[in-house]
Amino acid sequence: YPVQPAPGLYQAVGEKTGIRALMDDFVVRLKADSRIGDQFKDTNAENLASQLTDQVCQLAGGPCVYKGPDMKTAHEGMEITRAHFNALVEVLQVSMDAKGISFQRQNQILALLAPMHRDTVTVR
Ligand code: HEM
Repeated sequence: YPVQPAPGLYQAVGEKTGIRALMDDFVVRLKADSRIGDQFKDTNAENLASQLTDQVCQLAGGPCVYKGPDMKTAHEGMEITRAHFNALVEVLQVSMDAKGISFQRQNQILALLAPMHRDTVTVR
């Protein structure tokens, strides 16, 4: 990924422990979301939270290594639209608010994830 993390981002989001707490909250909210919850109904919450934690920890400049499939492979055949992607981002913002992450740091996290729309949005 070409995007460099903002200085201090990994520490500001509470390092791996804080990111894991964020992702546990996020996966619960994803499953409950009226727009995209169905797509996560059979998803193992522990596994998804763990994979997202490693991914965001790594992108944010932390000492983690994401070992899962690349984003294109992971979302192949899922019929994900831009609206689905936007809904997921909104759910993540709600989780980041709930965890007290500042607006500036939220935007820095989102900047790392935004380029993934290319590989996760499969319906255009
Ligand atoms: C920034 C955007 C996104 C990121 C960073 C992301 C990241 C991930 C990661 C890391 C996995 C786990 C891959 C694995 O271990 O096999 C995953 C799986 C998945 N993602 Fe995404 N994703 C994004 C967008 C979306 C969107 C927009 C949807 C649909 C609304 C979606 C639906 C799913 C589903 C259904 C799975 C499979 C979960 C399972 O194992 O059942 N993703 N995603």
